[in-house]
Amino acid sequence: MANSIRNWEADQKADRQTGKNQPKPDIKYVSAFRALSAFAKPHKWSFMLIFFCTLLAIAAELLQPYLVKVIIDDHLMAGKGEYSAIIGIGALYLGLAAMSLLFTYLQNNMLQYTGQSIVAKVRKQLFEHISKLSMSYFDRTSSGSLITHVSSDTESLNQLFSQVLMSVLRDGMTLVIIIFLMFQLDVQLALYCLLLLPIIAGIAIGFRSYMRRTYQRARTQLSRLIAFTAENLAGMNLIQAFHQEKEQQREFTERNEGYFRANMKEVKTQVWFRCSFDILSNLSIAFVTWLGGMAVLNKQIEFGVLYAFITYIRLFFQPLNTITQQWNTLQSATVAVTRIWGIFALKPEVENKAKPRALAKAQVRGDIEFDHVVFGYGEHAPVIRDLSLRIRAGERIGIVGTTGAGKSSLISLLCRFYDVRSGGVRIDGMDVRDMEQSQLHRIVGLVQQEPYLYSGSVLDNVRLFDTDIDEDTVIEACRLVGADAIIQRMSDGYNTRLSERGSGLSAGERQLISFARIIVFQPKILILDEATANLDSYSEQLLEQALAIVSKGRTTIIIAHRLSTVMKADRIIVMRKGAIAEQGTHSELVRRHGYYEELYRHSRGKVFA
Ligand SMILES: Nc1ncnc2c1ncn2[C@@H]1O[C@H](COP(=O)(O)OP(=O)(O)OP(=O)(O)O)[C@@H](O)[C@H]1O
Repeated sequence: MANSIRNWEADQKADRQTGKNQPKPDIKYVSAFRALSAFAKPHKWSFMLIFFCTLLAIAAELLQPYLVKVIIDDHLMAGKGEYSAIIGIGALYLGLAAMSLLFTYLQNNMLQYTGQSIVAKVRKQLFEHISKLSMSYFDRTSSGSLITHVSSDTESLNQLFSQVLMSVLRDGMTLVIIIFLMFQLDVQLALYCLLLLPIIAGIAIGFRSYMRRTYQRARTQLSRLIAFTAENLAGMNLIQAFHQEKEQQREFTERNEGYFRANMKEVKTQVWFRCSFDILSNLSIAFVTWLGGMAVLNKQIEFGVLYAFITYIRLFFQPLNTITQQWNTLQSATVAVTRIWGIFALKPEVENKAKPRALAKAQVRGDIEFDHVVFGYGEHAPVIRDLSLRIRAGERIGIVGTTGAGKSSLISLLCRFYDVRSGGVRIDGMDVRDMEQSQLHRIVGLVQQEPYLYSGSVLDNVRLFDTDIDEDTVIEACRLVGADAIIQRMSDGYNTRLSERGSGLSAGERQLISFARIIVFQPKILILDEATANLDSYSEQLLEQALAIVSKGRTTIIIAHRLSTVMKADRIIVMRKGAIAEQGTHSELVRRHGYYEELYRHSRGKVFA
């Protein structure tokens, strides 16, 4: 054993040096955006259409001041009294306004639809990917941060389409067309106006890094707040039981205020940025009015040209302001895209082989073998130390041992939630690493101490939303475990909707439902990990009877602290510090006067006294 552990430690050191097997949550922005573009590719025709709609909407909008210029210079100032021409141009103006409205509406709708479709697909695939990641990932990642990735990070992605892309398209094109029209009107005045661009760029760059910092600070504070809230809501019963509400409220207030302060700083920076833009915009209008006014007086340009220029310079600042404000959204979208693709880039540490071996459930006998197994969590010291154990098909095994002896860890290896560091776990002689995981999980059924119930009907909770399993099968299973009478008493029977995690039921009732679930799915190997710990002696008796029926012809492993639960097992495995200390039937072990007998004496003192 010492050798296997030493080898593993050497492998870990080598991996750390080469970077192999180390999680890499961050991938480069470029590859993240490239990955995102793969999601956008199927929508390329929609994007083309959006582009043309935007172009038409802007062109229609920007031609309006030009029409006014034509009326002023060619008709009013020229002293022509052609009412029909003026009415014609007025009608054209209205037509352009309607056209701009229509194409803006189409562009907006199409962009929102396309963006939302892409984000919905990303969110779906992200959830699917996360649900395939290994247990080791969930050990080191808080559920709060995963909720943030699936909800707010994908929302930031949505803003990338609905705000950033929309602004780049619309405002970018507006700026280009305005500059073009300005040069058409008067080259000299247009060149003077362009002098403003370096000043605008200077302000934008100056504010940019500060805005990015305030923005990121606010996002970090928000993530802290969300993670704290999610974790506390999940453990609210514990908080109340230990009267920790005040402590939690204090911590929440601290995080809440942190977010408030960071948010205010961000808002203030934005207000300053907007103010400096407004000042610059007004100064520019004054500058154009002064320069243009002189030119009109000197008869260098016509009055209509000045009017159009002033309108365009006013319009010029609007998109410029919007575009620069997108910087924050782009920043958060970039962080979100990188985080999302960081998760997509994570490979499950426990993976199916390229060509997993097929093992039909019907042919499985249920022989289990742990062969010199060494296992530990992450880089921690091993918790299973060179353990070997053979369980014959159909055998009923009890596993006992003190807290932390490694009982649940051993079971996690059989379910392949984790991979062994060395040695092997085999079912009917086939290594679990060679099997397809979904097939393995159909063969091995696990009932844990805290069964998980979903918000949904009792019926769906028993059959796990698999509508191929009919209601009669579910009712029969519930009858077998004694849950039927309880369910019948509920307001809607089998259609009663359970609240989140089955909080309307007692721990024992939840466990009975999870037992029925296991009967419905008929696994070849049945594992009960402290499954009866929460049940009263009557319910435990009911389950004992059910188990006697269910476990017939099945390999059954029962982990229990209460030795009375495993006393009737064919064989009892006594675990101590990750290894098997003793094994045998209850009477054999008691006669041996060893570790089991010591545990038994303790348990009699505690349980039966
Ligand atoms: N996800 C995990 N990450 C890191 N260490 C873990 C993890 N799960 C268990 N351990 C550690 O592994 C050791 C064995 O734990 P395990 O849950 O297998 O013991 P157990 O015998 O089932 O205990 P109990 O009877 O209390 O359920 C313990 O020291 C525990 O702290």
